[in-house]
Amino acid sequence: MLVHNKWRIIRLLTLVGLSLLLVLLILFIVVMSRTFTLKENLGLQFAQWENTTIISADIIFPNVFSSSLVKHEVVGNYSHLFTVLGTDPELVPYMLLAHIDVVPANEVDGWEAPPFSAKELNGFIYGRGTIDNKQCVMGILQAVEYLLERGYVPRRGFYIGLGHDEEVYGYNGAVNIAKVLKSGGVKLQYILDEGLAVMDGIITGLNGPAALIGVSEKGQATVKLSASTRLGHSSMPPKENSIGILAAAITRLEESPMPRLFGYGPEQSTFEHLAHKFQFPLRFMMSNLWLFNPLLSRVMERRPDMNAFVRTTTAVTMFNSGVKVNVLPSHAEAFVNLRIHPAQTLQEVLDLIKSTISDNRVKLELVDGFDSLPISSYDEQSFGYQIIKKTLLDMFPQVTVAPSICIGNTDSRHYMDLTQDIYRFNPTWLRPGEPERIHGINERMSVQNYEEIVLFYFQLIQESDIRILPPSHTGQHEL
Ligand SMILES: CCCCCCCC/C=C\CCCCCCCC(=O)N[C@@H](Cc1ccc(O)cc1)C(=O)O
Ligand SMILES: [Zn+2]
Ligand SMILES: [Zn+2]
Repeated sequence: MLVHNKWRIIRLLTLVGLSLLLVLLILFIVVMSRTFTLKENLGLQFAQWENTTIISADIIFPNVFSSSLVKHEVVGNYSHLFTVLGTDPELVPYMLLAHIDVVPANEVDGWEAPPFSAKELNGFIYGRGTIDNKQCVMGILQAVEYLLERGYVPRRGFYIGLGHDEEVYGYNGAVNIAKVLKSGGVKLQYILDEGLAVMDGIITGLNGPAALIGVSEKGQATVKLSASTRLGHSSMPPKENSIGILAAAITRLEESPMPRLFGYGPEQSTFEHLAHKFQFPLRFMMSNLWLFNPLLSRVMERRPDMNAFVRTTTAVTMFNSGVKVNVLPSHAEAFVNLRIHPAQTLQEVLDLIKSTISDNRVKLELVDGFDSLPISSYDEQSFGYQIIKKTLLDMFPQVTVAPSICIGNTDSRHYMDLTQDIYRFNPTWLRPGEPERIHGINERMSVQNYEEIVLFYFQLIQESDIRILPPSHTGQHEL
C-alpha cells in the first residue's frame, strides 16, 4: 500500500513538473516573439522599457506600411529603406535620410526628465534623440503618412533611408543602403540629410534667423600618438618617461592650432549670403572677406562653434597609460580627432602634426581619415537646393537661407556615388544654449517645432514633384 502511494505521489509530482515546464516554455516563446517585434520596429518607444508599452511603426504609420506605392526593406539587419514610387519614370528620384540610433544618455547627469521618457515639459519633448535625429525620422514618416492618407500620389519617386548606426560612422546601415541602391543602378537628383539647422540668435550680430544648408562637410582625421620608454621601478625614474613625452607632444599640438583659413572654403559664401543681415560695419566686413579675413578670424576663433568654421580643429579625445603607482609606464597612447577645413588636405594636416610635435620618440599613426567632401551645387539652377530653399521660405519668410559647411560628418557621406548634390539640413530651430543639448543633457524639441518639421517634409515632397525649376530672376535679368 505504502509503495503504491509513493508511486502515485511521484507520478503526480512529475506531472506538475512537466506542466510547469510547459508553461515556462510557452512564456519563453511569447517573450521572445515580443522581443523580435521590438527589434524590428523603428525603436520608436513611447513609454519606458520596463512598462514595454511599445507602439510599433506599422501601427503609427498604417498607410506607409500598407500602401502599394511604398516598398519597405530592412537593410543591414536594423536599417530601413523605403522606396516610394512616382508616376513619372522620367523624373530622377531624390532621397531623404535620417538615423534612428542615438548616443547614450544617463539621467544622473542632470536631465530634467528621464532621457528615454519623451516627457513633455512646458511645450518641449525631452529625450535623447529629439533633435538628433528622431525629429527627422518621425517628421519624414509622418509627412508621408499624411500625404498617403490624403490620397497623394507622387509624380517624382523618392527613397527614405533610416540608418541604425550613424553615430558610429554608418558602416553597416548607410553603407549597405547605398550598396542596395547602387546595385539597382539608382541615380539621385539630390539627397537631404541631417546636418545644419535654423540658427536663431546664434550668429553674433546677425539680424534675424539664418537657415544654413550644409553643401559640404569638413574632412576628418583620427590620429594615434604613442610613446614607449623602459618599464622599471618608480624609485629610479629616468628624466622623462612615456607619459611625459606624450603629454609634451599633446601640449605642443594644443598650443599651436592649425592655420586660420576662414574665407577660403564654402564659409566665404555663407557670410556673403548673410552679409546684408548684419549692421554696419560688420556688413561691410562680411562682404569683403578678402580684406577682413584676418580680423574676423581672430574674433570668431574665440567661440568653439565659430572656430570650427575658421580652421581645422584639433581635439585630444583619449589618453591611456600606466598600470600601477610604483611602476614606470612603458607605453602611453593618445587619440587626436581633427576636423579638416576644406582649404586643407588630410596629407597637409598630417605633415603639420608631425612638424609641430617634432619629436621622433612620438609615433604617429593615421587610424582613419578623409578630405572634406565635394561642394554640392547651390546656384539658381540647382534643383535640390532651390526646392529646399523655396519650401523653407514659404514656411518661414523671415529666415535668410545660406549655403554652409557641416562641421560634423553624416550618413550621406556614404551616398556620394549616387548623386552630386547632397544637402545637410533640417528646420530644427536652434537658439542660444540649444546646440549644447545635441549629444548633451536635456536634449529637447518643442512641440511647435516638431509640427513645423512634419510640415516641412510634407511640403518638400510635393515641391519636389515639379519637373523643372521655373526660370530664375537672375536668368531673366540677364536675358
Ligand atoms: C557660423 C554659424 C555658427 C553655427 C553654429 C553651429 C551650431 C551647431 C549646429 C549643428 C550641429 C552640427 C551637427 C552636424 C551633424 C553631425 C553628425 C555627427 O555627430 N556625426 C558624428 C559621427 C559620424 C557620422 C558619420 C560619419 O560618416 C562620420 C562620423 C561625427 O563625429 O561627425
Ligand atoms: Zn545625428
Ligand atoms: Zn549625433
